Amino acid sequence: MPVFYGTDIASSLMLGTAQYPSPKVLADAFRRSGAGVATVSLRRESAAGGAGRAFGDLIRGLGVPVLPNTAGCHSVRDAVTTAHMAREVFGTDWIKLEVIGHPDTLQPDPFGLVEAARILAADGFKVFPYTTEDGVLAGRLLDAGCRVLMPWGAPIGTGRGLANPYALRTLRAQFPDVPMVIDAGLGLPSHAAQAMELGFDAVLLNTAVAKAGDPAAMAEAFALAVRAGRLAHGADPMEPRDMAAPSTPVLGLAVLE
Ligand SMILES: CC(=O)[C@@H](O)[C@H](O)COP(=O)(O)O
Repeated sequence: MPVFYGTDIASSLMLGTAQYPSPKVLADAFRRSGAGVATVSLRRESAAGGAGRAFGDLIRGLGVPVLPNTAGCHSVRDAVTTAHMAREVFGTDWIKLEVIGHPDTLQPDPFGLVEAARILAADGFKVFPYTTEDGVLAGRLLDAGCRVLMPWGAPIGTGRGLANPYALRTLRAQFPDVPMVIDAGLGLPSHAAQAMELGFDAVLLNTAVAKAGDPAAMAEAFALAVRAGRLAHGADPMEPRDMAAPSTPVLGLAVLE
């Protein structure tokens, strides 16, 4: 199971907490899937009035580590301020760092991300950066003090699965000892299984579960897929090949006359 900043995590499935039809459905999805981490947007938690407080209580009551995030932040300053507020509200120095670079693609801003990561790591935060599959950027984030990386599968909310498996495989091979979570863009359990088969440590998703017709059933389906992918990776899968190869032995065949 994954270990993030020295903390053992019970499951490789990490779930977001936004967009569910009701708080009960959210709690059911977590219970049924056994998800190991809950990520929560500080902006939602700090919503005015009792609703924000009740939501915070619900999240803390899930019984899993909380990973506050800076979703919706488009600048270094915004992300750093939000991280500081999250540390106070949730009493954790974990922060999923999002610095969004484009309003349509929700692509991470690589320059702002490294700058914010450096500031936050120097200030004692344990930073989980939402990044692309770029290996040079990954190196810069590690230099900045990140000890976990969260490369995207595809843009947030698209449900497209792994858009660039080749680059993700390369990134995994480049930093074999760094815990890595595929974050965002997963739409189906098979996408999560593929990520785990590639050797990633965990997946983080929100929309695919929250927007499913039956979120709790979909969360369980993702949990099963994550387990299958992890098992398959550990079982040393065969290499694909171009030429056909008979799977039935040709020696010792019975001769029928
Ligand atoms: C909840 C959260 O942190 C999102 O920003 C995350 O990246 C999930 O993305 P999907 O909704 O595409 O699963």
